[in-house]
Amino acid sequence: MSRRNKITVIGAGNVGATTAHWAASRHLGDVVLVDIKPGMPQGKALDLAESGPPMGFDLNLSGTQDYADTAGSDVVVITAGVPRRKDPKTGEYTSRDELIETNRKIVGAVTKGVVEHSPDAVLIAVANPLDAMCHVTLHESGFPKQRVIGMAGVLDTSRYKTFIAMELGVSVEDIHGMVLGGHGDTMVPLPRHTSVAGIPLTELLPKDKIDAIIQRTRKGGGEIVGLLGYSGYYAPAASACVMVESVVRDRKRVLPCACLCEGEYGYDGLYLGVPAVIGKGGVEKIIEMELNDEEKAMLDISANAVRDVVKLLPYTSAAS
Ligand SMILES: NC(=O)C1=CN([C@@H]2O[C@H](COP(=O)(O)OP(=O)(O)OC[C@H]3O[C@@H](n4cnc5c(N)ncnc54)[C@H](O)[C@@H]3O)[C@@H](O)[C@H]2O)C=CC1
Ligand SMILES: O=C([O-])CC(=O)C(=O)O
Repeated sequence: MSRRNKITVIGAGNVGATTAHWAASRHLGDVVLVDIKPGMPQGKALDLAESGPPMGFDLNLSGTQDYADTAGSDVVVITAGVPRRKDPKTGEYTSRDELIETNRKIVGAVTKGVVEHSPDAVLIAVANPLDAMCHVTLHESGFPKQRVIGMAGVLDTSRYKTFIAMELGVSVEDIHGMVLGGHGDTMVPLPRHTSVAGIPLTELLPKDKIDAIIQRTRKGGGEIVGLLGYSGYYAPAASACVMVESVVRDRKRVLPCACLCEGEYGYDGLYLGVPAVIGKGGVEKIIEMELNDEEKAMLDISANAVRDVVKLLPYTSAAS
C-alpha cells in the first residue's frame, strides 16, 4: 500500500496553523503540527480534522510536542519563532531583522529536533529574518543545500501580483512575474520581466504607477502589521503551501525561493531569493536569468542587506 505524504509544520501559531489548513484543504498529505504550548497543536489539529467532513478532506491531522511523532516527514515547514508586533501606544513596529537573536535560538533548536527523526526531509524555513534563518536551518541540520529552502519570494510575488491586478482591474491569474532578493525592504520586483497575459507590464502602466506598486510590495509585510498589529498569515501560509505542493507532488514549479547561492548571480555562500525549480528533492536547479545593470545593482543592494544580517550569526563566515 502506498503511503501518504507526511508534512510537519513546526509552530502552530498563525502561519503554522494556517499552513496546515491550506495543506489539508489541498489534500497535500497527512499533517503533524508541533508547538511548545501544551495542548495547543493537539487542539488545532483536532479542530482542523473535524472540518474534514464538511470540507471533504480525509487526512490524518495531529498535534504534538514530541518530535518522534514527526518521524519520516517528507517536508517540514519551520514557522516557530516570534513575529513582529506593533506597539499599540506608539504605533511603531520592530523590523524583521530585530528578531534574529530570539529566532535563531528557536529555529536552531527545532531544526535539531526535526532532523533527528526526518533525515531525508525537505526543510522550508519561514521564521524571520527569513534569509538568515535559512542559514541557521542549513547549519543546524547539516542537510545539503538543496533540501533547505526559504519561503519569501512566493509571498512577495503574490503581493506584487495582487497590487498589479488591483491597479489594472484584471484577474491575478493572468499576471506573471517575480520578486527576487532578500525578504526585506530591498527586495527586487522585476517589472521588465512581468507580463499580463503575455503583454509587458511596462506597456500597460506608466512608470509612476509601477514604482508605487514596487514600493507597496517592498513594504507589504509592514502594511499588514500596521493594520493588524501583528504579522499576516493567510498569504504567507498559502505561499508556503505552494512550495510544499511542488515538493510532494514533484511539480517542478519555477518559484522565487531563498536558496543558497554558490556562484549563481555572483554571490557565494549566501541565501537569497532567486528563481528555482522545486521538486521532490527540494531545489533541483537555480535559474540564472539575464538581469540588466539596474536590476543587478538592486539585487546587489538586497544581497548586501541580507549579508549584514547573516554576519550577526555566530557561526557563518561572512558570505561574499
Ligand atoms: N517568511 C515569510 O515571508 C514570513 C515569515 N513570518 C515569520 O514566521 C514566524 C511565525 O509567525 P506567526 O505564525 O505569525 O507567529 P505566532 O506567534 O502566531 O506563532 C509562532 C508559534 O511558534 C511557537 N514556538 C515558539 N518557540 C517554539 C519552539 N521552540 N518549538 C515549537 N514551537 C515554538 C509559538 O508557541 C507560537 O505558537 C515569525 O518569525 C514571523 O516573522 C511570518 C509571515 C511571513
Ligand atoms: O512582515 C512580517 O512581519 C511578516 C512577513 O515577513 C511578511 O508578512 O512578509
